Amino acid sequence: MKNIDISIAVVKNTQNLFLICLRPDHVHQGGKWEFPGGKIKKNESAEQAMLRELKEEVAITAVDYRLLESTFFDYGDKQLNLNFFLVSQFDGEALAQEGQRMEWVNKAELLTYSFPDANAAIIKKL
Ligand SMILES: Nc1nc2c([nH]c(=O)n2[C@@H]2O[C@H](COP(=O)(O)OP(=O)(O)OP(=O)(O)O)[C@@H](O)[C@H]2O)c(=O)[nH]1
Ligand SMILES: [Mg+2]
Repeated sequence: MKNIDISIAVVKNTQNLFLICLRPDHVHQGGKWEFPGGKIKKNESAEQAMLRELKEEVAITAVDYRLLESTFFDYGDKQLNLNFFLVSQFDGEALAQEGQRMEWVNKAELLTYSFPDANAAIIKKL
């Protein structure tokens, strides 16, 4: 099976809070918390996908950001290439666009939420 390319935005606001959303039950890794993101489309760069997904899912525009890590993860049912970006400045107010639960949490709180296994390494480094 071909690996799926993913871009993910770890958004941190000026109060050092991170933006997380709850994945619906019926999707891959459903019921877990996530950073906004999704699949990279054909003819799109990892950066372009991150910018698009942020707008689509939480209605913000990343202004200042950098690639934190690109990593491979095998879930057994899916093999992913994940590109994690840290967004340190953005325009707009975050609003859940897909009816998903959304929260701003600090680093200590972040560690108490359940995330997909592919996120463990990156969360430790934040
Ligand atoms: N968005 C997001 N996806 C993650 C994270 N960690 C992680 O393993 N994933 C996995 O990466 C993939 C991202 O897919 P997604 O479901 O967000 O994709 P998408 O927004 O394009 O959704 P769609 O397929 O409904 O259009 C899923 O397989 C998901 O389980 C994360 O922190 N955020
Ligand atoms: Mg998504």
